[in-house]
Amino acid sequence: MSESIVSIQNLVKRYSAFTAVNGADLEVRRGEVFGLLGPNGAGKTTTLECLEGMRRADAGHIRIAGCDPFREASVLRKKLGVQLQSSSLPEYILVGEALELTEAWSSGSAPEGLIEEFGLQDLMKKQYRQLSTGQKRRLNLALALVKNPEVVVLDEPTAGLDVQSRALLHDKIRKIRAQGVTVLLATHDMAEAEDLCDRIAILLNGKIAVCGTPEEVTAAGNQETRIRLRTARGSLLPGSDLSGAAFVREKDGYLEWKCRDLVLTITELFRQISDREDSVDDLRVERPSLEERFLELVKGA
Ligand SMILES: Nc1ncnc2c1ncn2[C@@H]1O[C@H](COP(=O)(O)OP(=O)(O)OP(=O)(O)O)[C@@H](O)[C@H]1O
Repeated sequence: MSESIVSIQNLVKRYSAFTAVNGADLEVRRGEVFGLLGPNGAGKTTTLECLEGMRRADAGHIRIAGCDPFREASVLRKKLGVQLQSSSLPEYILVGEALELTEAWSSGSAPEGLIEEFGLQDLMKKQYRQLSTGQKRRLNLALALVKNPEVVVLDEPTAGLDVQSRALLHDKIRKIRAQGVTVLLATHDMAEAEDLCDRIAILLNGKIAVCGTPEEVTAAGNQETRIRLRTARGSLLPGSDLSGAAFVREKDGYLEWKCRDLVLTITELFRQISDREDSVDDLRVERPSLEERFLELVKGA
């Protein structure tokens, strides 16, 4: 198992009398894409802002890339790339100027090919306000990478993007990971978390409710796998009992069951079909989704 590059222990952050983060614990491993999920107001942005050194925690212990984000802010600045939820770039700044300014702040020059990689070469003379949402996101991600960071923190990097721009940004994030950079992102997009993230954590009411790979988090829920099956001769009857599976319905020529042990149920189904000298015409299996698990957790919180 690789070492932790981000470690949060018992983080507490209050806004006056309101406790936004209430004892969160989190470990992010070097080189992974880690997703922080949670309903609106769960405390994701606050947690990321404490990590970035933008807010001072009221209690708890944070280490990121070997630094205390508040006490060693200047050291951390060289190791951390940040894309905020709402970009704070001035409306009239040119793309080229934004890159130059970021280079100056980071006392270095952008990695070779960064501008081309993010398709910014034709936008250099455009004002920030003239960019589309997708172009703004690409620029902001590129700016976060100017200083060759060890860790990149992205707050909802693909919110509001169309499918193509989202896929493009996912591709960029995968490339960042392939270069050994750790990516920590907050997202509301369950498909993004499933496709892109090596591990995820779900934050509920200021605490981490679950953490693991998307598969582990999903599998730990109470949701069942759905099986839909059509046979050539229709020899199975609606309502047919199967060990460990509950019959759900008949629809469009398919019989549907819910089960927990997929292998057991499929084996039993195939045995019954073979006994009836019938054959499988079509079989569809729907595993529980992360979204279902998320909703289950939010409901129970
Ligand atoms: N500057 C602030 N002053 C007072 N309360 C705040 C401040 N920032 C956030 N909060 C409150 O803290 C809680 C957590 O907010 P935060 O933005 O961290 O949640 P989030 O999980 O990122 O939400 P979202 O998904 O909507 O972006 C919310 O109830 C919010 O209203």
